[in-house]
Amino acid sequence: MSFQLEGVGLVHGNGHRALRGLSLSARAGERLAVIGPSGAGKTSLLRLLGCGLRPSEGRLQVLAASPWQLRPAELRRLRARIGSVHQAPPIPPRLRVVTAVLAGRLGQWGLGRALWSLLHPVDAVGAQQALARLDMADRLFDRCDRLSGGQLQRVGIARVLYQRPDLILADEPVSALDPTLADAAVQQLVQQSETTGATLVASLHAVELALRWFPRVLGMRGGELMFDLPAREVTPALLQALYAGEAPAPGAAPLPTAEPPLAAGVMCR
Ligand SMILES: Nc1ncnc2c1ncn2[C@@H]1O[C@H](COP(=O)(O)OP(=O)(O)OP(=O)(O)O)[C@@H](O)[C@H]1O
Repeated sequence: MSFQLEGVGLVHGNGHRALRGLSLSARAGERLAVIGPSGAGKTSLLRLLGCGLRPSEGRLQVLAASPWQLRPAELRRLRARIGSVHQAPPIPPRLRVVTAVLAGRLGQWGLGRALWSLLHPVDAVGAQQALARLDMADRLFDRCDRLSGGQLQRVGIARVLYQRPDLILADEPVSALDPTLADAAVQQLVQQSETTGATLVASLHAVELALRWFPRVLGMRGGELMFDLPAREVTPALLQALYAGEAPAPGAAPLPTAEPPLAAGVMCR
């Protein structure tokens, strides 16, 4: 089992409840897309799985561990097995691309090698190979603050490819990319999951990418799971209900119409 949640809820520090009653699990190597309107709780869920936030209630297991019962050193080791791709990668602006990619393995290296890699790239070839998969090999020694938002997103993806984690959590990883590049970048994440056996969980506003690349799709709304289904069973009616009352994101393709209305309750595989 890659992760398991039982009755998990999350209340943020300001008292806002972001998640309620989530129960789901994923086997190692599974690929799941998380879709749903803005504020549905997708990022909150990924942050829980990444052990960056502690559940307010319920039981959470990640990579066969209960993160919040671990000692600090064990928790650091667990986090080093998890790779996160952020919508806006938290990369210091003056950093060179090569260093940003190599940072993917900082948690796996000893302190000496990690510090040395910040000054002198210890594996520029490996970093370049990861960047090449995103058509970014020629930017290896550029400074990150000279990159566009989309190029920076691809550096963030290259970093997680280089890391080779057991669990990849991608939060809107291609939101700044054009449709062709977005498709190619998601394909690389999928390929990584297939070749390394990593579990892949990606939140996506682009529903068509979720349905094309992910065998399993979670629909979230208002902090709850509305459905957990194989992609082929996600109907236009389910999508209409999931996004009901939401203005489409700028440039987003309209949702398909037709189909009978949605039955109440969570729909699961
Ligand atoms: N750090 C925080 N403190 C307080 N409330 C938060 C925090 N982060 C998120 N929230 C709230 O929790 C709810 C879920 O937010 P979350 O970012 O998980 O949604 P999302 O589905 O990822 O949205 P989007 O698609 O817009 O990124 C929202 O109502 C949000 O305002």
